Amino acid sequence: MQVYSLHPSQAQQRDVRRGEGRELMPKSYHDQLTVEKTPAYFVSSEVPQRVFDLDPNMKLLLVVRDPVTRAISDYCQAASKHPVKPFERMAMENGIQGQIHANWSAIRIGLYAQHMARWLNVFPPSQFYVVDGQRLVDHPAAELTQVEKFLGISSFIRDSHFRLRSFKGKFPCLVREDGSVHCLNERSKGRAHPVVQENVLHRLRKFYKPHNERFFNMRIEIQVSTSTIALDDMKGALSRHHLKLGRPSNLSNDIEQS
Ligand SMILES: Nc1ncnc2c1ncn2[C@@H]1O[C@H](COP(=O)(O)OS(=O)(=O)O)[C@@H](OP(=O)(O)O)[C@H]1O
Repeated sequence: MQVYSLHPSQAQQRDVRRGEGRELMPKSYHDQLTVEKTPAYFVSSEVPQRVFDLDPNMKLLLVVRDPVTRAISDYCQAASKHPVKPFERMAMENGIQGQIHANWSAIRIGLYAQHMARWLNVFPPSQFYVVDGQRLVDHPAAELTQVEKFLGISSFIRDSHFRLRSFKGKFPCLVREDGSVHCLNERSKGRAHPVVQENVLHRLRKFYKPHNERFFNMRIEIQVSTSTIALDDMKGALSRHHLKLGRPSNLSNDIEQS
């Protein structure tokens, strides 16, 4: 959102909350795009149909990262607001030997395939673009060039719009037209993650593996349908992927190989 505030094609953006409709969206000219960001929409069962009813031609962007890291990030956000038990105790029912606490929202949200399936029941795959969150951090301009193509807007974002690793030594900051540098919120982004016990990480990776594989296949369908990748290239990437890794093990690897 911050990056696209620079883009000449996009002047209107709004973080619209649940239940609000077209009349509450900001007005835009015919050559502008209106961008709305509500992460919670992805996992809300009634939202895909509601968005479709608002505009069946809506283009939808989804930013994903490794669901294990995502869960830890979510936990850090909760921990910044109120006291919480250690991550390991939240993630596992009845102690570390127990079952994964799949209903804990931090874990449930990372079941991307499950949520995506609901959206694909309503919207065709060609209306989605899945942004690789890690690539967005490592190569923001390259990733956003793909987003520009998907949105059908001019290619504007360049490497020079970013100062890499200048926020907490890990994340890019935005270089505005006047040369000023804008980083995301110091207090709510890039929090230090706790060191999580290796056996719990291992259990979580195993838990997500079939879901990641399912999501990976959905992603192929989406990318082929939006022509962001040719079918032959994707087949090539997949066979290299299987040769190297056996089968996809986690989302980061999946994305890296795709
Ligand atoms: N440029 C830049 N600067 C800072 N942070 C960045 C950036 N790009 C991606 N990230 C990652 O965004 C993660 C936080 O996203 P949120 O879940 O808070 O996003 S949202 O506002 O709720 O949509 C945040 O997760 P944590 O590292 O766990 O804080 C970052 O990994």
